[in-house]
Amino acid sequence: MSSTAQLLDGKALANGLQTELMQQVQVLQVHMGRPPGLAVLMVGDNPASAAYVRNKERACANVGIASFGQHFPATATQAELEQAIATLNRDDRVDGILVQLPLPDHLDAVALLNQIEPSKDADGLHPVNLGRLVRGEPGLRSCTPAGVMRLLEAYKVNLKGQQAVVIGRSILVGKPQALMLLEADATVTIAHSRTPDLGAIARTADVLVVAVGRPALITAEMVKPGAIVVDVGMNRVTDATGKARLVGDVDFASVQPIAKMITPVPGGIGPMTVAMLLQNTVLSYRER
Ligand SMILES: Nc1nc2c(c(=O)[nH]1)N[C@@H](CN(C=O)c1ccc(C(=O)N[C@@H](CCC(=O)O)C(=O)O)cc1)CN2
Repeated sequence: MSSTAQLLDGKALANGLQTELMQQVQVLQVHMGRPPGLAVLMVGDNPASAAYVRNKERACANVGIASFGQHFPATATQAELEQAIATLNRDDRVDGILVQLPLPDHLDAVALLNQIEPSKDADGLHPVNLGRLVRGEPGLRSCTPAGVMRLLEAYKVNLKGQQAVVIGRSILVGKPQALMLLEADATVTIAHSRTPDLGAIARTADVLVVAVGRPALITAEMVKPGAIVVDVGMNRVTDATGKARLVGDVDFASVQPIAKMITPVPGGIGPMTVAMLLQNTVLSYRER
């Protein structure tokens, strides 16, 4: 008998979360006298980043969050961006600030992230918020890994005692993801591009989270039958017919028949990232 994995529908869940946030914002702003505010700083004209920023601004508008976006030319200096962040840190209309990544090479992204006031750190990437995650304390959580956790929770995936493997070690996803899975009582292994025999490690996973940025990195023989597979990758490829399309890091066609659950790309973790960003902004707004 052949079976196929259940799809973890991030798009549907994210839409529902946006509706809930919109209702909360409608009530809260009566008391607060202003809507929540989010400032997205974008540098340069990377088309994918520009699309993600537009997507975030559209989502803010849907929920009733005011956008204070700023778009800088690719030649912007570190000092100009530091000045913009300092101004936003002081602006009482702004509850969340984020710097869209990646930045042009001449800019020091870490220094900019460090400068964001931790209570306005909508991306959860400031050392104070990452430190709170390490210590298991409440704080603003990084959006993509928080989105993964929220999606698994919605599908009632019990992580307690499960073997989780995270492939990828970025500050944006891999490292906070591993900590969040640990917080949920999973036994966590982190692997990455330099890990010998990635397949052998991936095959130990009951829950496999892949965040590397390489199309079809994970194929069926690297996945334990019955595993839950979360694909965080987002790669634009051109198919045999010359058409551009978005794919993850998992070879969906070969893995779906053997997994228990799997996220699609698009429609999986991407929309959850945006939903968590909105949630963080509303959380900062409540707390400020
Ligand atoms: N400061 C940040 N920079 C970046 C982050 C981040 O969380 N913070 N993550 C990514 C990009 N990103 C958000 O910024 C992001 C990427 C993709 C999606 C999304 O919804 N994708 C859709 C498909 C969209 C399409 O067709 O192109 C999907 O997966 O269904 C949301 C957010 C890097 N930079």
